Amino acid sequence: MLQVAINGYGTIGKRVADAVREQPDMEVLGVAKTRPNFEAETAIDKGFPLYAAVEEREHLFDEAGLEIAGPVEDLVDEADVVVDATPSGIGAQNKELYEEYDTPALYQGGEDADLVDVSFNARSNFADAADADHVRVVSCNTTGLSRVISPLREAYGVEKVRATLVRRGGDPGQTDRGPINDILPNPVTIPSHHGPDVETIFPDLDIDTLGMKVPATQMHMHSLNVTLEEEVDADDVRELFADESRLFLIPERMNIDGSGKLKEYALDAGRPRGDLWENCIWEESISTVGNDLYLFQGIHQESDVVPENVDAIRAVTGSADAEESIERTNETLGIGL
Ligand SMILES: NC(=O)C1=CN([C@@H]2O[C@H](COP(=O)(O)OP(=O)(O)OC[C@H]3O[C@@H](n4cnc5c(N)ncnc54)[C@H](OP(=O)(O)O)[C@@H]3O)[C@@H](O)[C@H]2O)C=CC1
Ligand SMILES: O=C(OP(=O)(O)O)[C@H](O)COP(=O)(O)O
Repeated sequence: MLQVAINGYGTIGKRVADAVREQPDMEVLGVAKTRPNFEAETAIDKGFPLYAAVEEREHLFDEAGLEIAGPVEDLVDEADVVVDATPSGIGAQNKELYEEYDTPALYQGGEDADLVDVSFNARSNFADAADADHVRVVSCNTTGLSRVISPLREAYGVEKVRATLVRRGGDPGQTDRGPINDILPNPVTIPSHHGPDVETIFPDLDIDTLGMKVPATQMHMHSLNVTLEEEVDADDVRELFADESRLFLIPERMNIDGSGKLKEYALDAGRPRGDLWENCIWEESISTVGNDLYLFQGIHQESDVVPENVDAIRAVTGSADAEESIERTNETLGIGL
């Protein structure tokens, strides 16, 4: 049974903890936080041992009546793998800790690619993470782009990718985020970080990305144009994508016209927290003109990297190959709408 530590129990960390708990070959050894709040209380209610991420603040937990299992160092020492889900930049500061205890570590997309040995997407380069000590599960948007690019490259070859990313301003709980009433080119310079980030998965890919931020919290939206190496019928692309477990083709009959209804559908379907682990591609948007493929996809920023973290745990520990791991993760979480 793989003992998994989760350092950083926020939007991503708490979802990864729940997903790890569902796995037959993994156990949540504990989760670490810097301060008591509703998430700390929920962690304890769920039975996750809670560790203090910052020694000087341990007394805050005592004062709030929350039992602490020990310092984060103990957690890291005892774990087979640590999933670092702290805010961008903190993962880099924590690297030394993981090296000190010789515990393999997974980082999230907010960290720089050069922090790690391998940037990871389960569908694209699972095997590259075998035995790596430091692996980065790429960001939600990069995950979403990689999942689409992989099958297209294998089936037809890809000459060029152009993607425009309309990004949610903040997550639902991020009351300090904006914009409130605006549309921002973000970054205003081109490319956005997503293109170079996708190239950490596919080093030889030609890709340009443009980013914007809008006053929404539910999901990101990608407008994608892929120039393929051959002329392809849109129906063939639909069939290709239908075989991909982490691509959900939204059928026209469902009358889902945007991310609001998508989230509503996920809640109706009984998904935990209304999470959408799959890329949500509007089936009708899949169109081809000559060698050019076009589509729209919704990416649920809070959850699409969660199954990728679970797979990355198996990849670094060598406990399953890509196919086995993806299948087990999908089955235990209920992926495949
Ligand atoms: N949210 C998203 O849409 C996505 C985020 N990511 C990436 O995932 C990573 C985490 O992001 P996200 O979950 O959104 O961030 P959150 O801010 O929601 O969660 C991070 C948590 O880490 C805790 N924390 C802060 N400092 C430390 C520390 N030194 N040690 C341990 N815990 C600490 C904070 O809680 P507290 O201080 O209360 O302990 C905070 O709740 C980032 O790299 C981000 O870029 C990737 C894909 C999507
Ligand atoms: O990794 C994400 O987006 P990104 O791929 O646009 O950086 C997450 O949605 C986090 O974005 P944030 O940096 O706006 O919190």
